[in-house]
Amino acid sequence: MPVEEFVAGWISGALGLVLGHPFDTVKVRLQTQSTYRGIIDCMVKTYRHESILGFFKGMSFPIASIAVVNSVLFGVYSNALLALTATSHHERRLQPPSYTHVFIAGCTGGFLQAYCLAPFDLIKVRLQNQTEPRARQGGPPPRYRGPVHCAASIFQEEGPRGLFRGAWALTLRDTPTLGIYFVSYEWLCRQATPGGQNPSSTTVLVAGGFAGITSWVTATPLDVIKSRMQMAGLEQREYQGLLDCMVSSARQEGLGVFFRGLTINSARAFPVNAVTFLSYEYLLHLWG
Ligand SMILES: CN(C)C(=N)NCCC[C@H](N)C(=O)O
Repeated sequence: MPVEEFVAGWISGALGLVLGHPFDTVKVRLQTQSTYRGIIDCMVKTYRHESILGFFKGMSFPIASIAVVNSVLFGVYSNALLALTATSHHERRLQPPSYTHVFIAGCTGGFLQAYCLAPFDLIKVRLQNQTEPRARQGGPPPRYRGPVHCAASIFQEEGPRGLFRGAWALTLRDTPTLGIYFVSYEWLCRQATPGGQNPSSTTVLVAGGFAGITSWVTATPLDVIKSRMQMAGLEQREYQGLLDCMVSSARQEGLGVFFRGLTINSARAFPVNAVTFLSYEYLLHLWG
């Protein structure tokens, strides 16, 4: 099994993550808290209340963990394509796989990464939702002191299953949308590249950026539900399950609730995925 795709996926995921984390914090807060009037209001309040550090809450943990998840995604995707088409990453420019194969391999990668991602994403979302400034003296301490404390508290309070809160919504979010992600990337690269040649860096950047936007636009409704289920029982009510969360959110806040965070998700998706794909392709080319 070729392993370089896993390593390239890890490094490219880490680079994309640092770039996108401030956007991600604003998105998570908009989706789960109703105190903000919009993106700018959330950014201003976060900055005033918590300084620039507020935007980077919960980032150290994803660097080590979500980058590993990106490695699972790209590694499984590439190895699934190898199993389906018997072509390695380097052979795929001369013998391009069908879009059906790309979609199936993307869904397989998305499905497997969702289960690795679930506990890490839960901890990230819980930490991002803590609005207490770090250095405040005398105020109430935040519920979680850091990622390890957060994981340990969830484990103690809810058992191992608690760490998989929202995992079902995450799997439903990621399985089809990662198929869409890789199909969009491949399609855009092929449109802009003469047959048999490698796409230029500009093509990879633009195709990666748009693949990120397309997949996140389709992922946003389940992203909202996932974030709410991960926060349920803390600041908001418990839900009976995924369907209950969808129905009660729509009843209380209208259908627009499913598009909360769409603008910030798309603004974040372009640079993050442009950098992720560019570094991934570059590393595989370097090691090829
Ligand atoms: C729509 N979804 C779930 C995705 N496109 N996932 C792939 C993640 C890529 C990058 N780390 C990011 O966070 O955008």
